[in-house]
Amino acid sequence: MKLLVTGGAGYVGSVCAAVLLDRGHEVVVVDNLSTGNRDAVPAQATFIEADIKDVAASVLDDGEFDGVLHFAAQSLVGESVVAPAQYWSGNVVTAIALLDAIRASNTPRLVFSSTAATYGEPDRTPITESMPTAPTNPYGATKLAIDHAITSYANAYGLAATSLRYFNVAGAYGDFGENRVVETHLIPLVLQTALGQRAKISVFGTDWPTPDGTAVRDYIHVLDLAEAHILALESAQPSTHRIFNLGSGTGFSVREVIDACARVTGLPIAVEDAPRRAGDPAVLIASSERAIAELGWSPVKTDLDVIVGDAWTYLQKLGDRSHAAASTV
Ligand SMILES: NC(=O)c1ccc[n+]([C@@H]2O[C@H](COP(=O)([O-])OP(=O)(O)OC[C@H]3O[C@@H](n4cnc5c(N)ncnc54)[C@H](O)[C@@H]3O)[C@@H](O)[C@H]2O)c1
Ligand SMILES: O=c1ccn([C@@H]2O[C@H](COP(=O)(O)OP(=O)(O)O[C@H]3O[C@H](CO)[C@H](O)[C@H](O)[C@H]3O)[C@@H](O)[C@H]2O)c(=O)[nH]1
Repeated sequence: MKLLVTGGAGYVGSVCAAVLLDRGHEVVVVDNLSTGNRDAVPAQATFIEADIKDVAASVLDDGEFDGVLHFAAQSLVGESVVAPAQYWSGNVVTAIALLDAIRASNTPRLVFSSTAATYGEPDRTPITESMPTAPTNPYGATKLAIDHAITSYANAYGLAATSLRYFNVAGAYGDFGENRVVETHLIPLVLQTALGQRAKISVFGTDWPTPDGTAVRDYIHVLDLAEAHILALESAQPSTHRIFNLGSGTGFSVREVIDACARVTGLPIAVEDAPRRAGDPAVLIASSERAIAELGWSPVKTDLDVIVGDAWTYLQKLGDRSHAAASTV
């Protein structure tokens, strides 16, 4: 297939672009490098440095694409609470421009990066797709709004669409992994602390209603996630919008993640307790039963030590190319 990958200079988009190329697909990446890195784009991909909102119509019109994978977004929960305008414009206005370009060019398939944050604070876990959506932060609200728009575009205009609601993505694939200029995600931050690139890791909240008082998340390996994108593309049906949760099905607390990082690296990690981060829910654990049943998805890298181990191997290989800049969010 000929595929447009938006956000392919970012973490998940670059891994998915690399896996798609490995499977023989043709990939065009559009990325404005707002959080991504030029050198993360796989060498065999065509790269266009631009805001997807500005170029979606011309790129799709020229290309006879078989599908779009839309990863490009602003995606930091804490930042979305203090700068929501940036999220409504950057995520929703951009996605509508892309949907209109997809419609105008009759591009048949779309896979969209949705998120666990669309569910907000669930009253039980694991979270299934039929549970209520009630985001606790603007980031999740913008992603939910885009999911609604996709449903109506699929129903009215024939699009074969899939929203994949990722839980917490982690791990790496060869030369592709997490290397953000401003890093806020737990696993890379803890590993950078082990490497001595940061003085300590802050635990955001020790009074959550969880067994050890720290927040619980479901970590999914980025390679298992890439497989789900390929399955979604291959099985897409016109005029249908499918929604799938994707996680490993097990929750790990912040302290358990730090322990796994200490185990995998064999290095001491300085930890400090800190207040809760605005917009965070206490526990997010996925039920991926629908993806397993309907997509035939079968995650293999579900062990936390394997996920952390792959991230650790990648970070060590990065060496001087690592952007271990101070986190500000
Ligand atoms: N990482 C996670 O744990 C996680 C979990 C759930 C959902 N998601 C979603 O997956 C997607 C990818 O996340 P990520 O962690 O790889 O983020 P990332 O920040 O590493 O990558 C996003 C990429 O999109 C680019 N971009 C942003 N706005 C753009 C625009 N308007 N035009 C062109 N390029 C633009 C950025 O430069 C960056 O390269 C996002 O949509 C995110 O919301 C991520
Ligand atoms: O320095 C840190 C960083 C994070 N955390 C905690 O670790 C957990 C995971 O935090 P991340 O920032 O790694 O990930 P989030 O759960 O906030 O969000 C991620 O997963 C969400 C879905 O679950 C969204 O989709 C979002 O895009 C993606 O960043 C949270 O409880 C957070 O408070 C800390 O304690 N210290």
